[in-house]
Amino acid sequence: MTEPLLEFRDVTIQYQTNRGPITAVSGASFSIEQGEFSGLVGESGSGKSTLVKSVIGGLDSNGSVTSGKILYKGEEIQDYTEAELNKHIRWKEISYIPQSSMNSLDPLQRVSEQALDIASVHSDLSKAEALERFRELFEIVGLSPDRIDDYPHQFSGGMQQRAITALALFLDPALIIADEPTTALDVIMQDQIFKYLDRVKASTDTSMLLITHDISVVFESCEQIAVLHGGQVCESGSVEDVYRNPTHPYTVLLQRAFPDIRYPDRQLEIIEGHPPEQLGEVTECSFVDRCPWAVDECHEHPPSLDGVADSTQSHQSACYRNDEMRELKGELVELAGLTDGGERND
Ligand SMILES: Nc1ncnc2c1ncn2[C@@H]1O[C@H](COP(=O)(O)OP(=O)(O)OP(=O)(O)O)[C@@H](O)[C@H]1O
Repeated sequence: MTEPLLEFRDVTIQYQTNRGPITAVSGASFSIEQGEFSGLVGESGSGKSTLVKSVIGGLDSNGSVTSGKILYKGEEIQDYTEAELNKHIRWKEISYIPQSSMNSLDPLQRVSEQALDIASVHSDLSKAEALERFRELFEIVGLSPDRIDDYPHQFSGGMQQRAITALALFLDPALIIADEPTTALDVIMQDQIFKYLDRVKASTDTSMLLITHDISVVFESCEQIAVLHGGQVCESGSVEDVYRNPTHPYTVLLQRAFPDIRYPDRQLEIIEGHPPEQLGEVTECSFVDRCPWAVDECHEHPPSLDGVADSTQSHQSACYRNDEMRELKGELVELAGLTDGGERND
């Protein structure tokens, strides 16, 4: 087996505050393979941004990786300095599209000038080569190559998002991390983004890590998924496995909180409560207070990620009741009038 492109191995990240340390990510493990699109899903406050910022050195100054390893192409990078990240990782290897990416273009510069700035600092491309490449990338993200000399304000929100993606692809990075790329956009624009992401996938061998609170976005556009709750990875695996057989209680409920093309009439579930803010060391399952199936054991120690029975090897879930989940889910399935396989009973 080839080594993963990016791997989080038992990573814990804390923020120091005057109330004590907040554990934003706790013992998180998952990996991203070369050429794959992966999705990291979780509600607000679950630690998604913290986890991805730890890769590119963007953590707030009171935050740090307190244990575990982050491996990029097999190399430990969790302790890289700013200078090392700039030299070895940013733009060339990993580019990051932040949550408020619409504001990340310089309003006073033509987008082509912004591309040339990146090229002059991080590559050996001549001006003509850089502009040619930028035109090609505009084409890939579905913008007219004639528009590379426009100013950001001449683009709509969705077009700016595409221009930023073209910049992120510019130096041919191995991985793009896109933080909530569709959140601020209407459904038509979201649909266009999925279409151009498909085109990026078909035209490049770049891997993508998509951060989102919307599990259906990941089911639609990724191959792998990791679900985060209260800083813990609850479930991970191929999208196919997790879509067909969600096994952690949070994933089961999260999937039912979003529309699903298979069950157009299904009533959407509401998951009561919020992910907890974890002050100090994490001593229990982060989902225990919201889980309909919690038992005493869930309070005693956070469960580890284990393989899901009758699934492929990569499918893992962190729940003490993994083995009973089929029967437990049956209660919900019956209520929704579905068979266990997901087809309708009637
Ligand atoms: N600088 C900070 N100092 C203290 N706590 C922080 C800091 N930044 C984030 N946190 C806390 O860490 C936890 C995880 O936050 P994070 O922003 O990573 O979650 P998220 O899933 O990305 O949420 P969102 O989708 O709202 O961005 C939360 O409890 C948050 O309050």
